[in-house]
Amino acid sequence: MRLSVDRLHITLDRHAILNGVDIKARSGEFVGLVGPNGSGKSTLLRAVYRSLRPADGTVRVGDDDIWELGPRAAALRTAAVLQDGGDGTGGFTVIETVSLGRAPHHGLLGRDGPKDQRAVEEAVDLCGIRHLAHRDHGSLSGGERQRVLLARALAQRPRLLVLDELTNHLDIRARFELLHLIRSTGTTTLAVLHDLDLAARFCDHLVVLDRGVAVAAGPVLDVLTPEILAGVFGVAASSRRDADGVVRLTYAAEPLAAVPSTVL
Ligand SMILES: Nc1ncnc2c1ncn2[C@@H]1O[C@H](COP(=O)(O)OP(=O)(O)OP(=O)(O)O)[C@@H](O)[C@H]1O
Repeated sequence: MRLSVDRLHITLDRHAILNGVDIKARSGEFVGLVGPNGSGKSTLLRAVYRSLRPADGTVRVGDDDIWELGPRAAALRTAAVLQDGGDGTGGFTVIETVSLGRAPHHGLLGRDGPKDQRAVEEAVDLCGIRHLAHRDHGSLSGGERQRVLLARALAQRPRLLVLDELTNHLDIRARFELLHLIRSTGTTTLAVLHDLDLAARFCDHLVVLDRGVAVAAGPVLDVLTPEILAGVFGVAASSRRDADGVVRLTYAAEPLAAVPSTVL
């Protein structure tokens, strides 16, 4: 289902954090949100998964403005996997944690039916965590926990998946596996990724955020230009599409002495 973020403004403690950001994702697209530390990526995601109400602007999933929906109706549309998974699922087994993804479908006091169990089992297998099913979620490694939280999000069967640095704790093979897996589900995805090589490899489109403003958006090669890489990220670098179809970046040995402010 398509995502449309329009003219999003967010103010925290009287500081403008986002200044009129637009993001579009067509149904099934994987859009990467990139930008330096503190540029507003996580704040933007919070508005999208209905955790932080924007001062102005709209977030639509399909035709629905998610800030006009109740929390449960919004959770039927959008699932989020957040940085470091610090969300208090210690004390639950892995299978119980994944089952929490079904809560929006039947309310917290409802019982899982066959459809819920099927969704949970499928997500467990898809994410390769069957062998962990009866472990305490809190006892898992960082990478294992991320897999479980992704399984919980997929069990939710969302129309939009929001990922905040999902790949933080993952080894290189697991990064590739999970990003391939997410793409294979065909779910519209908005993902914050710090690793520009991964972003270039897996995303249909990128949005570059710099100091709360979307300074570039579009296909990967149009966005990861030497000017943007220098002006926003402070590195001398270039990108190209290789014969195998993968976009790769090449960086100079040293970062630039100062980040030029030519982009804004
Ligand atoms: N409650 C708050 N009051 C004031 N400023 C805040 C508050 N919460 C966050 N900020 C600031 O908002 C800015 C954007 O933060 P955000 O976490 O969205 O950035 P980010 O792009 O996700 O960064 P990172 O890549 O480091 O995770 C930062 O400068 C942060 O310090």
